Amino acid sequence: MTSGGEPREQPMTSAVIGAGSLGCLVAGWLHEGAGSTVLCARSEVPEVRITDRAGTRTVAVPVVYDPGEVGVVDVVWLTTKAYDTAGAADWLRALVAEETVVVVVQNGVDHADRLAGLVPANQVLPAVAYIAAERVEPGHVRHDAGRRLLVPPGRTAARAVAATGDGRLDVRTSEDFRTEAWRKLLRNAAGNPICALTLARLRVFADPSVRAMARSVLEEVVAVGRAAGADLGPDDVEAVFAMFDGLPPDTGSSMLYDRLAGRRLEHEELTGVVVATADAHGVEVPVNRTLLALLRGLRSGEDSTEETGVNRSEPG
Ligand SMILES: NC(=O)C1=CN([C@@H]2O[C@H](COP(=O)(O)OP(=O)(O)OC[C@H]3O[C@@H](n4cnc5c(N)ncnc54)[C@H](OP(=O)(O)O)[C@@H]3O)[C@@H](O)[C@H]2O)C=CC1
Ligand SMILES: CC(C)(CO)C(=O)C(=O)O
Repeated sequence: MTSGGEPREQPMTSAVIGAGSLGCLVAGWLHEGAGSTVLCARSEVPEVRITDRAGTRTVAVPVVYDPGEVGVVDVVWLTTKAYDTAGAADWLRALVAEETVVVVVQNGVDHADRLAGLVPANQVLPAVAYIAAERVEPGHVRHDAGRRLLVPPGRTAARAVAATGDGRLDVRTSEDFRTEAWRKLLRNAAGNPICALTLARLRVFADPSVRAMARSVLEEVVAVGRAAGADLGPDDVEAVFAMFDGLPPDTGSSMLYDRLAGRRLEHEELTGVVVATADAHGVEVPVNRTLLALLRGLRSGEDSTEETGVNRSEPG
């Protein structure tokens, strides 16, 4: 392996941890655009398939299941849910050496904290994803929109960009990553809980009463983000609605997909962080607090399977 910026004969190598919605897509794009990519999975993936506007294609990216099967790579792309970060420790031990960059492709604002104790801080590159994708069966993802990851600038970012090859995974830098992370959290604070609780796709935001409630959610998050140092304002609220209105109407949210599949929800890392940050700064967030309570209640609900046909989430 060579360090960033040096001429090298070998292409850069990547490993993607997590064969879910984003993981299959990112691994597929890296394999197609750069080669030298492996997908690290914990559940069986018969093959990686991507459906987009052009149709469905199979991508022959190698899939591995055992950290003992992999060696050190140049760039790791961590695409587990935020709450599964620690569970990826064995993969990280096998894949990461001194020069490896770990790109944390997860929602939320505390990416670096999640990797504390697992990877040296100077090798962690937080990323917010402007990508919408849904796993429709194991290894098979539907790509609805977006290709962009935003990361803070620096040497680790340069290595991540270099590893994308032809750039079909579009990694760009932002000088104000704190603001970018909160800007993305703004979308998630509305899109994820409201879709998960209503079992509806993003088109639910066309309903005037839902939209009015979402506006309150967003205005609260703007106030919290500003208290936490993010440069957010009223335009950011309008930008969220513009984004939701512009996505294909069948697009959902990752939390909706988790509820539909009976998986644990990521609300503590999203709405939970909004409420905790609000409390730390003395900002009132009654609507976000209500959504958080409902999401917590959902996970302990006994009747959801019978009443909605949706599996119960895991306990814990
Ligand atoms: N989906 C989307 O459109 C977007 C998602 N995001 C964010 O990106 C992150 C990933 O989301 P998404 O791709 O939707 O999540 P998924 O649940 O679809 O995928 C997560 C994957 O991680 C795997 N995983 C968990 N632990 C391990 C482990 N120890 N070893 C190997 N694999 C593991 C899971 O395995 P298993 O298959 O066994 O469950 C699953 O395949 C989240 O933070 C989400 O909020 C951000 C923007 C958009
Ligand atoms: C913005 C949104 C809701 C789009 O898919 C997302 O980031 C997610 O699904 O987690």
